[in-house]
Amino acid sequence: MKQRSYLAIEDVTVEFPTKQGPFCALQSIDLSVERGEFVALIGHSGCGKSTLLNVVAGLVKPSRGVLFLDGDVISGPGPDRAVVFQDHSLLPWLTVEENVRLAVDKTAGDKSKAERRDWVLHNLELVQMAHAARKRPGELSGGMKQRVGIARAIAMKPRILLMDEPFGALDALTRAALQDVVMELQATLNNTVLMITHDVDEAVLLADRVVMMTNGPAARIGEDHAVAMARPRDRLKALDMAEYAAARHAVVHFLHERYRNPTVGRAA
Ligand SMILES: Nc1ncnc2c1ncn2[C@@H]1O[C@H](COP(=O)(O)OP(=O)(O)OP(=O)(O)O)[C@@H](O)[C@H]1O
Repeated sequence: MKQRSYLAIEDVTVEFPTKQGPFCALQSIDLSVERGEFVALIGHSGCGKSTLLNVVAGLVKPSRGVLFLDGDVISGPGPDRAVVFQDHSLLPWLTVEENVRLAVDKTAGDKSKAERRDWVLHNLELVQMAHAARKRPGELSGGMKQRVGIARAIAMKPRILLMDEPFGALDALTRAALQDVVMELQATLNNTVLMITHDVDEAVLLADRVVMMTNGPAARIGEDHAVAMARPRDRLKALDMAEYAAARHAVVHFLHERYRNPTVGRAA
């Protein structure tokens, strides 16, 4: 019998009820992610990336199909699937430390108060934010808030880390710094990650595989490209690597030739 993958998305279809009748967002999606694999999901706006991520998060129920995580059926949200959103969603009245602590309290089991505090600070150190533990979100830059959002997610020791355009609102340089943080975390923790991005370079630099979605409605997985670049990766060295160019070419070709942006050329 075939061994099921760590994350197995099997024949998932999502239809949303609308006034005009059911709207099919995703059609028969099959996707497997192995433990420790980093998968980037890319596709034009509105194709269904967030819907797919939300199905894995348990926030959207599939109309058809089933999902397994480490052998367990996904039937609703749970702390084993931490989500990092584009909007950091930190509670503004709590300090950085308290924000992360809130997530740790949900998952820490029988850890003592001191152990929880150490764990929170350890995770803030991993994203280089321990120095700001006492600050409130209002005192932080956008990039710093996203770092805290990532610390909060990994502090839960999720079975899978789900990231929905985590750096979409950041300027290019901050974004690059955050990508480096994610690569460092991956080298240490080897998380299983499913990340949505619109950025081809980000997808290729960070991911083991870039999964490309067709335009909706009834979006499907169009192509699945393995990025054959060794780790650790360096953004400057990557630019000269044939594997980087090949992966980039495959994704750009898919997005701009095979599945052009459906909104381009449409009357306003
Ligand atoms: N609750 C809902 N009810 C009806 N339609 C929905 C609902 N949620 C999403 N959709 C539709 O499903 C399609 C996919 O939406 P989704 O947000 O998953 O796309 P996306 O690829 O993440 O877009 P973007 O890149 O712009 O964030 C869109 O056409 C959207 O309008």
